Amino acid sequence: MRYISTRGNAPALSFEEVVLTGMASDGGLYVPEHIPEFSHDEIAAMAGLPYTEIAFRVMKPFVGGEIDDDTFRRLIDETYATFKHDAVVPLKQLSHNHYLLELFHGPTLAFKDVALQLLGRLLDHFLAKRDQKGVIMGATSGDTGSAAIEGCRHCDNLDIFILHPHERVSAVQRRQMTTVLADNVYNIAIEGNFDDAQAMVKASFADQGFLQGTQLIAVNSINWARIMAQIVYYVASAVALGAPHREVSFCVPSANFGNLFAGYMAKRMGLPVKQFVIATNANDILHRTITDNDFSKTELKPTLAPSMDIVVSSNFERLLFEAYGRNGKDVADLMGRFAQSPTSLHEAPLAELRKLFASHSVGDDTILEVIREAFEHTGELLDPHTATGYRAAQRARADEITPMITLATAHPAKFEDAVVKAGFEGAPLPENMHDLMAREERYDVLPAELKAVQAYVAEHRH
Ligand SMILES: Cc1ncc(COP(=O)(O)O)c(C=O)c1O
Ligand SMILES: N[C@@H](CCOP(=O)(O)O)C(=O)O
Repeated sequence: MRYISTRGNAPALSFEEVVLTGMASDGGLYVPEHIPEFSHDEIAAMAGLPYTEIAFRVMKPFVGGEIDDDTFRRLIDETYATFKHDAVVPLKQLSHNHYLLELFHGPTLAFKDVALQLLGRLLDHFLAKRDQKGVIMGATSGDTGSAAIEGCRHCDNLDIFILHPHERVSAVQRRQMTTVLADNVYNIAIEGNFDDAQAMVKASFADQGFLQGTQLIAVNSINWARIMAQIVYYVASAVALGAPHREVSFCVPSANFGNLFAGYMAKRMGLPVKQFVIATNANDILHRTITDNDFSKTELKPTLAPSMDIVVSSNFERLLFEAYGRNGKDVADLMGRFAQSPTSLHEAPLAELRKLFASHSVGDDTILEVIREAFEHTGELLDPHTATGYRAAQRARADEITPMITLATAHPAKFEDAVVKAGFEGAPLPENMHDLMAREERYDVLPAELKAVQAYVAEHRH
């Protein structure tokens, strides 16, 4: 399998190369040159299989023989052995034809673990094989950071630098990152927002001189391996509800769009998905684009669902590449106009997207209302991100006949602020984190200036 850039002007890469990088040199994101497809029978044969076996079958075409089957199976088994639930991503029925896919049973309690615990092992595998060192730079609005640190902290060949927006992540999220005192882990609190942090990470891929030849690696969903691993739970949950013999729909709390783009890939690979509902918080660029064709940046607003406080949604570019018929030049033009916002999509690709995607934006007051309402009706205490999904599924689903699967993207214990504001006492952290709030923290605060961040990375890496 080869990987090409969404902007059509960068060298094609192998799987190994794409895992060990981030942005393409033309500013685009890597996608597979061909999307593998499963037959009806191949999907049917996945029903009832353990999650790890589905993971192997779904991801193997993307790896394209670059890791031998036994090794790849071992990496998958080790990854999902870190999850606390035997089903890895259990599916719960909430009401008639509405299901919750719990993606937060991994070590850091958010859906990011599904891909990042595997990515850490893939990086370790490839870097050890090459006897090479790498530097990770990642931006986080709260969840990617801890999952990446957990996935990579044991890798001898990696230094990991995570940028989070200062005082804009929850206390639990911050401490999950800053209390890891390993020698190769660095947390940087940026005096800015997530978009500032993400922009600096992306800019560092374009200009890697500050690393003097050491490989720079992404752990954000700009890294293709993140998307690849997330495709699996769409397939696993859909077959559990009867696919390919019946269609399912998904509602996905969205921001950087890596989660939902993985679902879109599952559909392109043959999964019968009737509809995707995009749920956003008040940072609603994805909703505005789908409903009003307003693909324009606005000021980033802090919300009760802080992990979704993102305006520049990286992976939407991957969807645009598909909607624009894989025409890299059109995507490069569009993203150039987006950088100068305001802009809009061409009518034909937008019409294509609207056949499959609906959207709904959920403000803070509604998030609190939903947390209370969902608990009353279903007994489930939702985290504020999942709450956006719950409401969007109710408001924007195409019909009541097709099973709707709302993705539960984080555990409520990570967001005590919202849970308490909604009228609950809070949600207990798991036993292994009982002393999290008392552990020693280590992080540095830096201005949102690229040169300052790059100098910090250059100085601290081993
Ligand atoms: C808890 C949670 N929910 C939803 C999202 C949105 O996911 P995505 O960025 O893949 O759209 C994120 C992170 O972005 C998150 O951490
Ligand atoms: N919500 C994320 C933001 C980064 O998104 P990613 O999926 O591109 O890593 C977070 O919690 O950090």
